[in-house]
Amino acid sequence: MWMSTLSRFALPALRRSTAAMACQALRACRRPGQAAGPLPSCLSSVQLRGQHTLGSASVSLACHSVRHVRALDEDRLMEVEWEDGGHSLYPFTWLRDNCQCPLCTLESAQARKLLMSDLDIHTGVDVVEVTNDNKVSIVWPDQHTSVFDAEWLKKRCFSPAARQAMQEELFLNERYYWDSKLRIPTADYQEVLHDDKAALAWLSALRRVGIVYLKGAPAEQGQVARLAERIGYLRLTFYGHTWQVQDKYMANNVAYTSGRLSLHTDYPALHFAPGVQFLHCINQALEGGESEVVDGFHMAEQLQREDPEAFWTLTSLPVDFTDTGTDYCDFMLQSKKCIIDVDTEGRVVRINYNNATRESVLDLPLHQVQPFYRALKAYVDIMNRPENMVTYRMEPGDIVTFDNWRLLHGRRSYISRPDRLRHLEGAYLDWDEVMSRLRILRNSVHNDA
Ligand SMILES: C[N+](C)(C)CCCC(=O)O
Ligand SMILES: O=C(O)CCC(=O)C(=O)O
Ligand SMILES: [Fe+2]
Ligand SMILES: [Zn+2]
Repeated sequence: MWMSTLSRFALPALRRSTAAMACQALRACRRPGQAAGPLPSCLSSVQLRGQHTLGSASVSLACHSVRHVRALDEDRLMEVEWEDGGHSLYPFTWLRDNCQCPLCTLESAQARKLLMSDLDIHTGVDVVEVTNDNKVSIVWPDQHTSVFDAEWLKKRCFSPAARQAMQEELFLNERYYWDSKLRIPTADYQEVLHDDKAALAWLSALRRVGIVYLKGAPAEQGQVARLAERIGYLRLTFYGHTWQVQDKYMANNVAYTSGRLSLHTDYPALHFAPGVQFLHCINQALEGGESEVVDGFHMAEQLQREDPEAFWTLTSLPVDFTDTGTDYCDFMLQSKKCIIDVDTEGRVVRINYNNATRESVLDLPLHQVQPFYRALKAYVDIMNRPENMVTYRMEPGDIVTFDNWRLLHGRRSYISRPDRLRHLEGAYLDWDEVMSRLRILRNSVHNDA
């Protein structure tokens, strides 16, 4: 059995929601000086692997009251002492920049009105104090006054732990790395469409695991578009708003044949490749057509461990990709990217690899050509190990949703018969839109709870 319910992977979101609920309850009934209780042990962190692991730092049950504030004029910092004994430091410049008053902030847009040209980055303060309703008030030298909410300040504390917790809350970068033992998280298509909790569990698992299977869609076109509407809007490309994966005459892409597709990410020929992909099975072949997936981030981690030189090569040598043809309209794409993209801290953030669209123009000095092939082969060999790959067979009504920046996917060849046409409908989305819906669902589901 290769499927699994979503709940296993939704734990951290659950933990966060419980913390939010507990905080609300505390706010309602807590008397000054009363401490917040510990996290229930049943909500302890699930085992996660990978470099983005942050443990449970993002959750704190305490509601934060200010005990004392003072200005450290020498360092131009405001120090907040919290009721629980902790301390936070805030630069004067940052506080002035983020004044929440209606002169400095357009409340209806929650956007800054204050202009950079009007910000004195060397400002001092006249008075800092705690107000009766537990806010922090600052009077600036020009007598402008800013009032900051305690909870708002606490979330924006500059300590490494608080910053990390805030970044995790905003971007959910904690990943669960997997291999062939993965049971793909699975949800019901109709539930995801109609129930916010189910949609939240779907998108949380999509972010964390990189792949979620949906079952129970009608076996007719239009479902990936409906699913995209659940989030926001889909990503138009040269292959159309949605696209039909079928064995086509004079195919403009290798995907549109009955041949084998080796493990790839879609569309490296675009400099900004689609972040998320949906594939809906409308008709499956009688024979063949099975799907294969691997966790590209996990594979990159293995490559880095086993063959650091190959990892270095794939993260530093840009490769050309190309795609030419006609579909939605005529196109002639060229791109350059590293097969493995890392961020400034060296963490793997994107895989760009489709062997079909890798350019024959190889813009490398002669002496780097063979090392490049050796490195690529090493990465592909790791991906193709049976212990790393998950294989499944889509049936009509199944939709697979996956992280196209992280997973590599492939398809076994199939027997094409005119009376039994294999047909998948696909669509792309971008992570910004998916993350936007995920944050909104998290807020609404947790506020209802
Ligand atoms: C499936 N299709 C044709 C939209 C894209 C295939 C991926 C690629 O060419 O990189
Ligand atoms: O046919 C399949 O199962 C997958 C197709 C695919 O990977 C693609 O269209 O890019
Ligand atoms: Fe693909
Ligand atoms: Zn102001």
